[in-house]
Amino acid sequence: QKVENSVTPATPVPPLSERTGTQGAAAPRTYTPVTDARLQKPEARNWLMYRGTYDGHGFSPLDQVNAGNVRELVPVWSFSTGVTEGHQSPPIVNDGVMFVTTPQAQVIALDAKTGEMLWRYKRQLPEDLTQLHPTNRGVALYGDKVYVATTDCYLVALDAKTGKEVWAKKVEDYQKGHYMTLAPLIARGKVMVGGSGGEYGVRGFIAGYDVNTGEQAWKTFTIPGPGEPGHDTWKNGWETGGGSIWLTGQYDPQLNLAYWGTGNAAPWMGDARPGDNLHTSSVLAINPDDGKIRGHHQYHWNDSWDWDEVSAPLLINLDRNGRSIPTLVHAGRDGYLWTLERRQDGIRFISGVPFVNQDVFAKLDPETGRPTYNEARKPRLDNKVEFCPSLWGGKDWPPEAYNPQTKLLYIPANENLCGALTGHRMDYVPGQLFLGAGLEDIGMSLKPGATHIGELQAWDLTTMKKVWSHPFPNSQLWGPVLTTGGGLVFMGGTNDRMFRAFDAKSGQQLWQTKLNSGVTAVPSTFEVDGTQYIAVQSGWGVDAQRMQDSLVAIDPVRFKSDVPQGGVVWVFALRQRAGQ
Ligand SMILES: O=C(O)c1cc(C(=O)O)c2c(n1)C(=O)C(=O)c1cc(C(=O)O)[nH]c1-2
Repeated sequence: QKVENSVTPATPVPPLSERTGTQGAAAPRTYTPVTDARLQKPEARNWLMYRGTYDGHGFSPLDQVNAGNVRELVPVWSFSTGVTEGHQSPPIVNDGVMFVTTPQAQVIALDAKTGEMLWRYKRQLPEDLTQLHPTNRGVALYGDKVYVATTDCYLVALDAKTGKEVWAKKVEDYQKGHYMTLAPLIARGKVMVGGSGGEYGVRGFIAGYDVNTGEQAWKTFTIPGPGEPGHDTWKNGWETGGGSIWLTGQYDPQLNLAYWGTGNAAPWMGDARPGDNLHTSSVLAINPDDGKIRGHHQYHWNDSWDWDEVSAPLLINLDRNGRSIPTLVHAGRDGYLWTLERRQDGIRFISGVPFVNQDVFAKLDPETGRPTYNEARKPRLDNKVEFCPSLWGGKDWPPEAYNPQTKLLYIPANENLCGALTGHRMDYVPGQLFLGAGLEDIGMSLKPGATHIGELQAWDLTTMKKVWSHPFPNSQLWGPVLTTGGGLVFMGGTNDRMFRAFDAKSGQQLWQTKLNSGVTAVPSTFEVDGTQYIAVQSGWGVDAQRMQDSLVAIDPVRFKSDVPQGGVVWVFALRQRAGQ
């Protein structure tokens, strides 16, 4: 049979303005409203927020897929987002309806069981918008609305059933270098967001909005202004001092406190802005009712390494000397695993131990946890200084997970990658990069004899010992972690496009599958009609790709990889349930 080569006539591409807005059938269907009670009492069948639950564990008790049968996991459906760049949002699922976001803050609603698209919201972004991290980390749900924080710095509420915009509120001015990448956090009738832009010299903030009307209820700067406690830790530069917020906070309903991690100080060189520089590279306890700061802990003072500490700490109750202590646990970009006590009256230091090679902290004050620096490792103006770990840290933003059954914390770490910085004095120009160094002033090197870079680590938080680890000899690791009641740990993040499952107790790799692109998105799990699904987006890009480029420059043979971009939602189930 003769097959004619055929060419489909090109359809004219409509101008951008005609392509934005909400598309899709918006099939009328039931939608279960999200209430405070539902957010506070974890529902195993659903994944209602960024890390699943307010404590940030990244844990689901679902156990249909378990260490005994995970080899039977197969794809059930997949959905191409049609978008490139780094996809990072978890599939957030409410009673069979899934919401994902893509770079440029598109929101896509899908039938979680079949993969049918319900609607897609595309925001028309300004043409002069330049973004260093054009990604988005997901939605928040409340009532019958879906909330997304956009790269042009709006907080948008959509109708969960139709995807129609209900309101859009300007949070900040993108032309001054503000942008948003995080998934909002909702508690006590407030939808809370923070802003990115540390590299542009913004003054970081968290803002709370009325969940119904979108009116701003409060705005709290991470850097205290004149007269506020902590302002005297700045001699100059507080208005442009960074401390941005770009990852979702965690919430403790008992204490009514939300815990947010803050970014590094700007510009990069500490000696350009003498003082501790509160509250950069810190954790803040914020009351969602009024936005007031009720406690803080600064992990490291006067940052000079670009070590944001934006990952919000996990809320874990730990047994210490026969007593259960409410703690905050944070695997820092500074390469230390921090444990703090969360209390009504503030945050108290408990312990800090390195989880990767770290040559900057000479010691920690046993009472306060304040590090003393090895001065030879602290970058300063007009000098090239080398230090470990690199500016991407022992762990960048991909979240760690805690399994209350194994009592282990799983950290997606990068070991053995060191960095160098040469800083320069720089004038602040609104909307322009304010790094205090040029891209040519950033160095990367491997520790001599490095056997691996990426390492999935499991830590026993009672003994503060690493109990197992899975090294990746030829790849960095940018894999957010999911752990389950089935005794499993799921993670992607490597430069071979794999998505993997490990035995949560032993660390043995039990399953892997190669996807269309690399995985840097947060995995989630949920149940519909008696079947447990594991879901994750692929879509390589942003800093995972930049780190890849740096590694290839160091050793093109060892770190060779060709990971194409392109976002796809992947949903897996056990083979025997996949056809149902
Ligand atoms: O200073 C900031 O405001 C800011 C924002 C972001 C972001 O919003 O994604 C990143 C960083 N810094 C950053 O330092 C960093 O390493 C980083 C990696 C990524 C990414 O998406 O892979 N974003 C960001």
